[in-house]
Amino acid sequence: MIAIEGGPVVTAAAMRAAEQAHGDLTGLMERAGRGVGEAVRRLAAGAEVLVLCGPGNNGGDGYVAATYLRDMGHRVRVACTDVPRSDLAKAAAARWTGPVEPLADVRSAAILVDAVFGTGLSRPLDATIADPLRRLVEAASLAVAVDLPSGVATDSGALLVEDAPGYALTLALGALKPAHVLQPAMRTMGAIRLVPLGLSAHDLSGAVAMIAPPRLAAPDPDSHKYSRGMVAIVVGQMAGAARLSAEAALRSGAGYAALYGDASELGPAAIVHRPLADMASLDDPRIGAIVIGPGLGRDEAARARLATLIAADRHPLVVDGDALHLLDPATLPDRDCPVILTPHAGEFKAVFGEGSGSVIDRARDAARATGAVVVFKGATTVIANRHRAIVHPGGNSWLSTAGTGDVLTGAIAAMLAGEHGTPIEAAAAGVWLHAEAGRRCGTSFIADDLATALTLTRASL
Ligand SMILES: NC(=O)C1=CN([C@@H]2O[C@H](COP(=O)(O)OP(=O)(O)OC[C@H]3O[C@@H](n4cnc5c(N)ncnc54)[C@H](O)[C@@H]3O)[C@@H](O)[C@H]2O)[C@@H](O)CC1
Ligand SMILES: [K+]
Repeated sequence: MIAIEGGPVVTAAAMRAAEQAHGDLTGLMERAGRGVGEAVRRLAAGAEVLVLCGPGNNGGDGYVAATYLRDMGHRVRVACTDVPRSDLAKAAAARWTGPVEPLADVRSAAILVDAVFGTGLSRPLDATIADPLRRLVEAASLAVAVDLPSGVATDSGALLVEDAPGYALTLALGALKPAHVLQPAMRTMGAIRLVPLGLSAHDLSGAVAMIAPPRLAAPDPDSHKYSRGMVAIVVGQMAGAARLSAEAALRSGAGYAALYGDASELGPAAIVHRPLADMASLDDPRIGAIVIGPGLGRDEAARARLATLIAADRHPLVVDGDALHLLDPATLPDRDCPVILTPHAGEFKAVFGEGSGSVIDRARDAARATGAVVVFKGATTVIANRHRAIVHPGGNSWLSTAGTGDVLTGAIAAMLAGEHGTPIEAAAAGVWLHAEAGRRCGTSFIADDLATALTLTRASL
């Protein structure tokens, strides 16, 4: 059984390879179609089902599901966009002995099952398919997509159809694909459930996985403030941003957070204020992670500070915000101490250019080029190192408010300084804490609330 949390996210090609390694393709289609049939039967509660079948194996799954529903005594009709073209689909269609209606003028049904295209969709949908499909999905009271809504690109999550209709449920077959975790595809899918196919975890274990809640140990009985992790934050032009990072670090579990530079004494008294005469002030071996970027500014002094920290290579670094605009990525690959970069889309572009592929591909390319852990923030956040990536889809959209990125930086720095796993695990733990705090805050909260919520979020683990 493959769990969604922590489970693999598998490209179309890797999925095909796993299916080939399994060997029994007919058995896989049987399981897929039956799994869809069982789920639909439970939800349909006796209402009529219309299954739309395409020419490939996604359509094959549809014929198997329709046959199962009919055998269970359910009212079910089948329509097709094309004749079955793959051998598996032909065999599955041959077992469906009822009529097959042409798509163009088929009557809608309360329950619509879309088995037109899955991972084999290779080009934008023609209007002769897209228009009736949209009409039938919108007319249904419950629309279920088999593997993927027909019209989403499996590996990029792009939409290959205009005005893509919304489904209530998407049944991912065997494993999640990138489109299940990427926008804009994800917003058309409704709830996403996994239908296990019995593919081996080994064959599916690719390099990309869904995020899972971190396992964070409580402090040892003999721990002290430095052993829990000391986070140092370089203060620049906007001290409020640095203060948010410091508070978030403490509330995520760091034992000590110090602001280095000219910050007003406002904010929690637990935050320590230190002068930053020169960068030698940061030569403290007790520091577990240094944050540079939130509110830093982009002047030459800021640029010099960043360059000095990178060249010194004495502490793990979290580089965010303005510092990303000042960063020369060519200075990163030879460092010994870990570096975590936390760009949003604009900052990512400033450091790495446009890149190509999905946000997963772009984050992984950036991590490979720099050796850093790259936390590419967005509707889906991707955390990547040279070898693998972890995705966090669907954070609370109310997180789109000023200062929440500074909070994330602090949470990640706390995990890094507290040595909660490898750097990519620490970064993922920070992303998870931040998103969960956002979920708990509900609506129209401010970044200060988010930082505060980290205490109870950490307590929930
Ligand atoms: N291969 C296997 O062993 C299994 C595959 N499974 C199913 O198979 C699906 C993948 O099957 P396929 O690789 O056959 O791919 P699809 O069934 O997704 O589609 C491929 C077919 O659609 C055509 N096509 C692609 N884009 C089109 C467009 N825009 N307009 C018109 N025609 C278009 C192709 O020429 C091909 O005939 C998965 O999503 C899943 O549903 C499951 O049955 C599990 C087992
Ligand atoms: K489909």
